[in-house]
Amino acid sequence: MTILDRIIDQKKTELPQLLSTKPVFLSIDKARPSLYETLMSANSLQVISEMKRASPSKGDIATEVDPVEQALQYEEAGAACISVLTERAFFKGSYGDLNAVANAVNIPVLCKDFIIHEVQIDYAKAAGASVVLLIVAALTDVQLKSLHAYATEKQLEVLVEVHDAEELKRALAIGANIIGVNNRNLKTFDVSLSATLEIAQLLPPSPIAFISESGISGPEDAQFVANAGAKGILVGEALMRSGNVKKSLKALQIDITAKVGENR
Ligand SMILES: O=P(O)(O)OC[C@@H](O)[C@@H](O)c1c[nH]c2ccccc12
Repeated sequence: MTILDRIIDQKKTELPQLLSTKPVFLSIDKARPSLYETLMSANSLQVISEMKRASPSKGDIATEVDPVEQALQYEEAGAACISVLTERAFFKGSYGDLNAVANAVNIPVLCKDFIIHEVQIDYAKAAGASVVLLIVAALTDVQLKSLHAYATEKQLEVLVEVHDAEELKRALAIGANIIGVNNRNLKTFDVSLSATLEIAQLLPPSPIAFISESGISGPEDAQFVANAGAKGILVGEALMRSGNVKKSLKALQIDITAKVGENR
């Protein structure tokens, strides 16, 4: 059994609880910019910075961090979006973290979880998210299509995550417009930025906002994926562990004007 299978099994055990209670959050209604538009019009590599307390591959990263303080630093440094882990059992996240961050910032907020059911999208939206993640490796084609349609109908943007060529095909088949390649294989935990290179070469010449996720430890890695054609990066651990969050984040916002116009 892979770690992804274990996480999905855990999720299934949590669904009855979500289905039996209505999401109640105090959410400030905000018109946030579109993540897609931000990515497509950017002259610098856009950073989606993550609030990540722990992970199954790294254990505890920063369990005691105040999510609002962290998020405000991200926003001040010019992050394009804030990703908030809401998965509890393996990542120590919560919808409470998401809700607090969403109320504190005005930029797009991504609910980072393993979504397998519509009710999770309802919770993400109620807590204030403007973007949800759908992981191709965790879903059947039927699930992927219906969850994508459901989120879109709820006015949420969708980041569709792939890891290889086969998953990319499935993401393209449902018309995903924001595609992220996870450099970490969720079945083995192996991390390699070459996953970004591989997927970048297979992208069709349509206007897809392409981002590179995981294992980006600093400006050199950012430059590498920008050269491959990424418009944005999703960074967690490196920013959570940084002693100077703003400086670390700004160092990742490298110029990509040479790539603008190449349409990816
Ligand atoms: O901490 P990192 O290596 O910078 O990774 C961030 C983010 O990409 C990672 O947390 C992630 C990418 N896809 C996911 C899916 C579920 C949970 C977590 C993730």
